Amino acid sequence: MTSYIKIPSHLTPSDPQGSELLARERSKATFDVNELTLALYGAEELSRFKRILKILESDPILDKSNIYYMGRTELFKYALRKDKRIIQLAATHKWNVDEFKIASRLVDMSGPYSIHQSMFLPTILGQGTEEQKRKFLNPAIRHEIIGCYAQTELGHGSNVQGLETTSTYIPETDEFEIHTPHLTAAKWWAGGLGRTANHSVVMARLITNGQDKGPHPFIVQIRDLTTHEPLPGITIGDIGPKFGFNTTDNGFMLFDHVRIPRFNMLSKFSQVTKGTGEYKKPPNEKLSYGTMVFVRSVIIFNAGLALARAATISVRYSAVRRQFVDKENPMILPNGQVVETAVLDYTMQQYRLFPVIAQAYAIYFTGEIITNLYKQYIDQSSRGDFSLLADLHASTSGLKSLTSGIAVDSIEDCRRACGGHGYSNFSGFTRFYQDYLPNTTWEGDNYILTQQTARYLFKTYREIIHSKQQSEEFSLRSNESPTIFYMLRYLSNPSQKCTVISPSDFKNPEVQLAIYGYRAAYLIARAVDQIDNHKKSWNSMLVEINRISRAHCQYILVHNFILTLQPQTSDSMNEKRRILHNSPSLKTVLTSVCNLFALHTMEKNLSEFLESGYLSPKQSEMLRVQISESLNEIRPNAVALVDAFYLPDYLLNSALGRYDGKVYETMIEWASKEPLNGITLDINPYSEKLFRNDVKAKI
Ligand SMILES: CCCCCCCC/C=C\CCCCCCCCCCCCCCCC(=O)SCCNC(=O)CCNC(=O)[C@H](O)C(C)(C)COP(=O)(O)OP(=O)(O)OC[C@H]1O[C@@H](n2cnc3c(N)ncnc32)[C@H](O)[C@@H]1OP(=O)(O)O
Ligand SMILES: Cc1cc2nc3c(=O)[nH]c(=O)nc-3n(C[C@H](O)[C@H](O)[C@H](O)COP(=O)(O)OP(=O)(O)OC[C@H]3O[C@@H](n4cnc5c(N)ncnc54)[C@H](O)[C@@H]3O)c2cc1C
Repeated sequence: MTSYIKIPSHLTPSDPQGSELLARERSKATFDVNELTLALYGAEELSRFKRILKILESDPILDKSNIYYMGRTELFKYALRKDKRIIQLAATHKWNVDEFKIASRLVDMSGPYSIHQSMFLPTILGQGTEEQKRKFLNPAIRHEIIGCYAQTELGHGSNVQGLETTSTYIPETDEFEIHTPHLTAAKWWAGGLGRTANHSVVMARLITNGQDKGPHPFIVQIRDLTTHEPLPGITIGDIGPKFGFNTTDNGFMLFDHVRIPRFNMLSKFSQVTKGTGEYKKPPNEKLSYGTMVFVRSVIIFNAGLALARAATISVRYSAVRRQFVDKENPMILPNGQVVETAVLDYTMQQYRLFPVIAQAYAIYFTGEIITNLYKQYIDQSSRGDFSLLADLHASTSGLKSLTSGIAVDSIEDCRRACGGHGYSNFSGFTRFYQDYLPNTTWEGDNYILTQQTARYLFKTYREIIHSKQQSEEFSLRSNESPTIFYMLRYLSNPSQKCTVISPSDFKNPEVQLAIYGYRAAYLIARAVDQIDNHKKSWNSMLVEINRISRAHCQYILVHNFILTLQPQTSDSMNEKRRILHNSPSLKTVLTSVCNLFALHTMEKNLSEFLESGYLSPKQSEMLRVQISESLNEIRPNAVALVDAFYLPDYLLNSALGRYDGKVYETMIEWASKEPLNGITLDINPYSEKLFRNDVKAKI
């Protein structure tokens, strides 16, 4: 890349150098970083990751050094080029889907093919018949056709039942007619639709024999495969600039009585019979919403990685960045020189950043568990058993909402913790934050989704009460699902109290689970009473409902973290868990991280724990003492804990979060490449000219 300013090469940062500071941090770690990385990813995935990283890093088309200086059109072209390049590399190196996903994660830029890969393919895979997969899935996997997922409309997104686009069965020709009846029915937002896709999954109301059967998915070819022009009756465009995600062409689309063959209705679960138009119902009404459940599970996993990335940048930078001398505890170099204190040593900075490390680990472990649950559901549903769906939908809805909300807040907290440099694009936070932001809205707005979780919890609670009234069939059994277990424990004695008598009692996982479980059950019991006995409307309860979903999902995150650290029977333990359980030093450090997650989250929601009366004000004081203790425990391991995530510089693209700590050298080098530095301005206010000449001589 071109430099427009020559930086004197003899200047270096004042001592100690960033690399030295990070090396000192790394030497303080009480555990083996490589071992923790292996425990997170496993040897096989890690070696694939390294192999793919090497290929991407050395590929000139996937070079990221220019992207911070690009405008939207340039960025979009870059994104299209890199999307094509990944596909070419996948073919050359014979990557499978998992390897393709690793490459996409590392390149880290949504592009015109992103929704093709994340929603178009999974929808055909999940909802198409074998014949439909042969016709659409195979060419789509080869990227011979490019698809998008057009569900949301200008007037409706959250309320899927309220979609207006129609798909009417025409028995005479055995076709469906797709139509946009109003402006509000215009398809809006679909990623890849604006300029790229030639096919689309269109969610439209199925009308047959005059009856409206609600939204169903249809495959519609939308552009000519040769000219790339929209097909007759279809109007398409890009929806314009956005807060972020500008590397993807989100689009709008209008249909004017467009005909498609009956074959194009995705028919794995529900069908329309040729000629008679008879409708065959799916085994579960919500199977056509399946892609959303899948993507929500991916969003949960991705939230853990987003947090790991934010923590990596801010923790490494805080170890390099120094301000003031802490006179009571000065930083002294081996040569006796007193230097300014690394900002990571200020307790306020620790209180802001270490909980983010803890959130990253907590959500990573739950992400793995949810991914496995999703796989289990797919396995069972392929045999016609959909019994896991309700539970999976409830947990993915609430966890998607909670984890993406945590991630968005914490990315911004980490950015601010980097002070002024956090505001520069070179921090690696700006595009990262902007592109992450829609995770709180897409795939279900985070507030709306919590209603799905709370409704499921109310149902479960009512079932328990009902069964308890019928018989004593439900007794407190530790092998119950965690949800039923905490509800039963609460019901066994609703006026129980927390047993903590000293700060360190808060480190007991049983105590933590009892506190979280009581708070969730108390809120559920109170809301069910309000709805059932005091006839409170659903709308009047929405704030409480949101609280309940959050309380339940926080319980699940804490429960899963504790479970991950508990010894399991060796045959059920996979390779990654075995590494963890065979290493006392890993268990010790992750136990501190788990405690911090549980206790810091408790403190942030303290009013709910106090109002139930389970926790006393005195105990809440002890909680704060213990949090401070946990921060101290984590301090020597902070850098090592983020290093263990193994997020390479190629991914971070951050001057502040570099592995080698060369923050200042990189900041000035990247600034020298700002194209604004290369134009010669005419600053005479009376001159008509803006620029003297185009570009200064290149250095
Ligand atoms: C070899 C190389 C080749 C390589 C090829 C490539 C390989 C691929 C590579 C990678 C692929 C993988 C990549 C990973 C992907 C990364 C993902 C991250 C990026 C994602 C980008 C996403 C972009 C965004 C896209 C979108 O936003 S699409 C639009 C999404 N829209 C929504 O989410 C709408 C939200 N609204 C709703 O879901 C619903 O309307 C509602 C709010 C749930 C309410 O629904 P409704 O009114 O219908 O129902 P209710 O009356 O509330 O409930 C009735 C009962 O139904 C139950 N219910 C509801 N929903 C569901 C559901 N989804 N599932 C199951 N059950 C459901 C509900 O619980 C009620 O039950 P009941 O028992 O109480 O009656
Ligand atoms: C970058 C981006 C990419 C997208 N990509 C796609 C795509 O590829 N395909 C696609 O189909 N869609 C896509 N979407 C659309 C996305 O899925 C929707 O925007 C999302 O589901 C939210 O729906 P909405 O916009 O209708 O919000 P609204 O429902 O209108 O929400 C507005 C406000 O009203 C509140 N609200 C609404 N209903 C209720 C209620 N019942 N109770 C309480 N509060 C309520 C919400 O909480 C929110 O605060 C994308 C969106 C974005 C931002």
